[in-house]
Amino acid sequence: MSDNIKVALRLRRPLGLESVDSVIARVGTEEKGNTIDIRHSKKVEVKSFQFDHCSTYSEDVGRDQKEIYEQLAREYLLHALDGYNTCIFAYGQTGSGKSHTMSGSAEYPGIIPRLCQELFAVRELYQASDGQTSTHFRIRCSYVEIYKETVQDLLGKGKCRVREKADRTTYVEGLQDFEVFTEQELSHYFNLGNMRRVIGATQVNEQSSRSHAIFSIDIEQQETSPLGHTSKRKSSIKLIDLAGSERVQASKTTGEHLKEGANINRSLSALGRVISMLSKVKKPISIPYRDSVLTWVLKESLGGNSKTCMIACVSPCDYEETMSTIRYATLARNVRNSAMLNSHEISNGKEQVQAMRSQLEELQKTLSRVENQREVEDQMEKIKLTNQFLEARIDEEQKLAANYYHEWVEMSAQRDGLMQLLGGIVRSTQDVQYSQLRTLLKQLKDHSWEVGQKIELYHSEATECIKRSQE
Ligand SMILES: Nc1ncnc2c1ncn2[C@@H]1O[C@H](COP(=O)(O)OP(=O)(O)OP(=O)(O)O)[C@@H](O)[C@H]1O
Repeated sequence: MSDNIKVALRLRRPLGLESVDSVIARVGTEEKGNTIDIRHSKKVEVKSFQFDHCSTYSEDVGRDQKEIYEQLAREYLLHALDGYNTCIFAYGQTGSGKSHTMSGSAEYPGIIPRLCQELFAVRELYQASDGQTSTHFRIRCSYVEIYKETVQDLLGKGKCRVREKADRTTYVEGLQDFEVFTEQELSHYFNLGNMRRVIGATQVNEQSSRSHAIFSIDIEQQETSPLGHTSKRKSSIKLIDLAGSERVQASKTTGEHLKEGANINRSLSALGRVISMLSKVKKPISIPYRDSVLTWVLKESLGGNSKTCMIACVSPCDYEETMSTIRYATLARNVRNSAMLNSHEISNGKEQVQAMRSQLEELQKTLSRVENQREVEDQMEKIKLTNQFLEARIDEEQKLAANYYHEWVEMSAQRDGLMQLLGGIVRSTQDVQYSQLRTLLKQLKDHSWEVGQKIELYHSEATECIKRSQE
């Protein structure tokens, strides 16, 4: 898909010594669309410029930061999730608000931390929203700075070189990238790189970035449908905070700082030339990407396979610098890119369908085998039942025979019992008579004993009487 680089303009609020009276720029009202009006302090004339998006400042810094992400940057995260390479770069003079726009602060986070946060929020959403299709994400990040025409790996080991692939795209050789699984991990690498960036003080910015910083997030999404169809999307998001241009005369710099500034300006001029050539209706055959490391690294983002957005940051009180940035930004609006959907690894599902078909055939064969086996099993079941029936019959016969035997044993026992009873009856009759006799005998015996006693008593009384009579 061929479309132009989107150019947005962001007007910074007046800071420090900048007074409201010296403000030369004003972003147009909503009715006037996305325009910025520039007025020279010594001239009455007002120049008006239009961009794809213009944003100004309000009293609420937090809301301004949120709006620039939502109205401008979010779109590039969504394009990346669709499978397009995207790039957002902040351009402008030193102190114009590039780092504020891209990184921001802990209190007022900029585009990069917001994008990192939303990337993981969207990942959660993609993974949870659809029970049918599963999406597996692989997210990697890397961070480089270009300082004095040298690429430094901010997360790895020092200097790297830029190389060209066979397909004429460029890459940073030996660059270390890291897989991240959470927003915190991604933020950690971003913050780590920021701490290692070259920072210095300029006339207008105490915390000036003295290098161009490129934070890259590579996203790989693998979707699997319920039928096993898989598709892959790859994309890369480049988030760039360029070093600020500086007018040597105005900044009154010397020594190392002067060299730094000269390098920054040289690479920004090379960027300007590339943008200028790409913006021509009849593009020259050769674009001077190799003129600086910055343009060489950004080859794909400028006029190549990427959806790119340039945020031109302008200071509200510096006419010359603001006009220079606006000229740059106006040219960039004409640069056409040809972003392509990076889904070349999408498989059309043919292999899966073939595999499923042969799986189905296998299953059908197994099923018919099982059915044959089931017939045999049915027969076996019947035989088993007959066997069980016969076994039950044998059991019954055996129990019957055993019952007859018990009955016979019982009857025999009854017969013996009767015989004994008969014998017993005879014996018991005898016993009764015997005991009666014994009772009679005992009575007789007792009686005779009483009689004997009485006789003895009579005898002793008689003896006593005789004795007494004799005395
Ligand atoms: N829109 C804004 N609202 C409030 N403060 C801002 C805004 N833009 C920039 N600032 C403040 O202005 C100062 C300079 O901004 P910043 O560091 O972002 O500039 P820069 O363009 O990155 O500069 P350099 O190129 O020198 O690194 C910072 O203190 C920043 O917080």
